[in-house]
Order: sequence, then C-alpha cells, then structure tokens
Amino acid sequence: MSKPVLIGLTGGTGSGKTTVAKTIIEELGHDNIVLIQQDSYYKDQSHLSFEDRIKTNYDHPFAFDTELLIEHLEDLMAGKSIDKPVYDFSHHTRTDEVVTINPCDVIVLEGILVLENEQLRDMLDIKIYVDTDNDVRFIRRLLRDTKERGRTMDSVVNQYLGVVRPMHQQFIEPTKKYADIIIPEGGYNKVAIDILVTKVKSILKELG
Ligand SMILES: Nc1ncnc2c1ncn2[C@@H]1O[C@H](COP(=O)(O)OP(=O)(O)O)[C@@H](O)[C@H]1O
Ligand SMILES: Nc1ccn([C@@H]2O[C@H](COP(=O)(O)O)[C@@H](O)[C@H]2O)c(=O)n1
Repeated sequence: MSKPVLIGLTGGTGSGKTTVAKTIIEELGHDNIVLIQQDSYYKDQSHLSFEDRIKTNYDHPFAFDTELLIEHLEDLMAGKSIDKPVYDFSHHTRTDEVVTINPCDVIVLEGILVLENEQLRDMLDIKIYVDTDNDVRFIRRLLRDTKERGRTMDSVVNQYLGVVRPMHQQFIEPTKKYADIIIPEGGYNKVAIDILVTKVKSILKELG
C-alpha cells in the first residue's frame, strides 16, 4: 500500500470544518478514508478537578497533545494501526475509550490548529482553510455547544469573548496564508468540494 494522502482542514470554530470533512469523505466513498479530528487530541485532564478543567484555554496550541497526534499520523503513514483517543467535551477530558484506526488511502485531519504547528503542517499534502464570517461562526457555535456539548448560553458567550475570539485572531486566522485552498462558508460549498474531490481522486489514480 502506498503512503496515504493527508488532507488538512482548518478554520475557526463553527466555520464548518467537520461538515466539509464529512462531505468530502462521503463524496469520495467511505472505503479506505478516515477522519481524524484534532479535538480527539486535546490533552488528558483526568487528574484535574472539573473546576480546574474549565479554566483551561482550549484555543491555545498548548491545549493539544500534538506530539501524540504526529506520532499517530506517522504510524498510519508507515502502515501501522493506531488507537485514537476519544474526547468528552462535557467533562473536558479524554474518556477511557479509544477507537482503532487502520492504515488507509486518505486521511482527513480536521481541527482549529492543524496549520499552526510547522511539523504537522509540513506533513500535509493538501491544506484547506474554511473561511466563514465571525458572527455566523459564533451563532453556529452557540447553538451547537448548548445542544451538543453540555454548555449554557452564558458560558459560551463568556468563553467566546474571553478566549475563543482573541485566540482565533492570534493563532487561527494567521494560518490562512498557509492554505492551498480557501473555502468560503464551508459545508455547502458544492463547487469547492467537487474540485477537491476531483483533485484527491487524481492523486489516488497517480499513486495507482
Ligand atoms: N453552511 C452551513 N450552514 C448552516 N449551518 C451549518 C453550515 N455548516 C455547518 N453548519 C452547522 O454549524 C455547526 C458547526 O459546524 P461544524 O461543521 O461542526 O463546524 P466546525 O467543525 O468548524 O466547528 C454544526 O451544527 C453544523 O451543522
Ligand atoms: N473541553 C473543551 C475543548 C474544546 N473546546 C472548544 O472547542 C473548539 C474547537 O472545536 P470546533 O469543533 O468548534 O472546531 C475550540 O474553539 C474550543 O474552545 C471547548 O469549549 N471545551
């Protein structure tokens, strides 16, 4: 089996990264493609109390176990299986579960800071930035986090103003310059997704 194609997909919270990643995977067909979410590699915080966990800055590069993520990607590149951690947003830490991922042809790596770390960035074959207006991203996050991540409206607003917004400006937005492709509005941009899928298919064909 040849080395897998590694697609990196980034953008701010609520930009539509996950939606784009899932659409690409659906369009390519599900065989031999895996989605790896950078969120799965948030550091384990089981040694901290819940009160201390909520003080963590989850939008800073230090929040991620990037060393483990790179090690896992290198293993997949070398044809080895990995045990991917499973993150629990309600409790702000890893669960005891893991998901085994087997070697594959295409890896879609999705997350807010996948273009921030130079070593990680240099591993990527295709780099994509999903670009969505800040107000739209905030509304999507508010709806999602209150429905799916066990948050209150007050906590989402306070976290956004105190940490998410400044970290976006400092660490995420500047990585747009590294992207090969910028997708406006994200998930339902059919033309951009079609172009990407065609490109990945042609790389796979070249690799045989
Ligand atoms: N183009 C879109 N229009 C409306 N809602 C969208 C769109 N793309 C994503 N969403 C919704 O916004 C929320 C955040 O999208 P998601 O893809 O999870 O973003 P991200 O992974 O960048 O945080 C989800 O609830 C998703 O269903
Ligand atoms: N315990 C946590 C961990 C992360 N977050 C927030 O998640 C955002 C990244 O995920 P997206 O799917 O929105 O890209 C990031 O902005 C963190 O603030 C959190 O709230 N709690």
